[in-house]
Amino acid sequence: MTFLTIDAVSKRYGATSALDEVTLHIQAGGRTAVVGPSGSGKTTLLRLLAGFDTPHSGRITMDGRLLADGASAIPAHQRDIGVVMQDGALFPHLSVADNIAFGLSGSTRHRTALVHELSDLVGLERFMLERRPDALSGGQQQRVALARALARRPKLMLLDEPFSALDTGLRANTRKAVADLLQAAGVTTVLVTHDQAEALSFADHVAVMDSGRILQAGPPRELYLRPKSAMIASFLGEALILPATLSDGKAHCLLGSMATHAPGRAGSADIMLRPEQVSLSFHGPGVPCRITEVEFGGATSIITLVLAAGGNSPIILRQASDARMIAGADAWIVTSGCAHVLDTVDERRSPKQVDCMESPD
Ligand SMILES: Nc1ncnc2c1ncn2[C@@H]1O[C@H](COP(=O)(O)OP(=O)(O)OP(=O)(O)O)[C@@H](O)[C@H]1O
Repeated sequence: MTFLTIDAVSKRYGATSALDEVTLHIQAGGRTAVVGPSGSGKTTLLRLLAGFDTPHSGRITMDGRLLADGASAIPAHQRDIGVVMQDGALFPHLSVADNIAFGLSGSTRHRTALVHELSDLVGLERFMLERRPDALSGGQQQRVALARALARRPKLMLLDEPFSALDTGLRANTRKAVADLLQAAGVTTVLVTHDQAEALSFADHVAVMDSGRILQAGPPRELYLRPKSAMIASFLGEALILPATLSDGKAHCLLGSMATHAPGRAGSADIMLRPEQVSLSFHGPGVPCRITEVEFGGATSIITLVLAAGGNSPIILRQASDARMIAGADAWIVTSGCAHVLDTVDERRSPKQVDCMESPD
């Protein structure tokens, strides 16, 4: 069931079109991640949902209630929406307990009981409740911000890069704890993040934005395996993108012929392989090549290869490190699975693709 409908919403700041006819349907109880490069409009979308700003045109409806119809909008405090921003935005002069209970009505006993329930829920130790926010770690502050937002029993939770201040280990733990918590509470959630791995693991629905538009939205696995364009492919992870000729349900490219899921297509197209579909063998069979460069990176290394057949650009792959990976060694490229045929030939190459791509020169 659709809980939140964003319908052709546009927002301009002067000459900048921050959102351009954005349409998105969010399911009740679902977790949606909005990803995209810096300046693509993610925070603007969240701000319009929260009611911190109004659209120039378009409608936002939540649970059958019209929140915004162009510039006519319900104020933020009447929306039943919880917001956790990047920095947590806690009140520095209040204790953790008072931060969580801020603005809540009811008796002191009732408020204390609620603060205890919520601090248990987000994994904050009781002794921390009397501290000021600056005496907590970044991860603990995020948990306070989340408890404060949950205290109002929001129908919708908006998270704007809430884990970005945390280091890698704490980030993964907090993300998992928050995802479990929101699921248990049945709160529909929208997460904005730069981090594609975070989006793919946190959400059950991912929307990729660029230049104020939603380029593609769908379940994480579908977006990862079936991106429409090279930009989306490389934004959601490493990708080997190659030019190919399509015929008879196969893609013919410099790594040989591979089956595709697009049997009806013919002619020239870009195809995409994910790194898990490409491996290096030191004894064949496969496509013969020579290693020209190895950049050791611990568990994985970045390998530059030229095909023995010659005539083609080098290929750069990330592979699990192996002592046999040395410049000058002969190897064979082995591919598996189907090649994914991209809808568009995208000229733009994201820097991310450098990890696993056909070299531009
Ligand atoms: N208050 C504002 N005044 C003028 N321009 C703005 C304002 N807020 C956002 N913009 C512009 O709108 C566009 C979208 O900005 P937004 O903050 O939504 O992007 P974002 O995807 O959240 O970026 P980031 O990932 O860097 O936070 C950008 O070009 C930005 O410069």
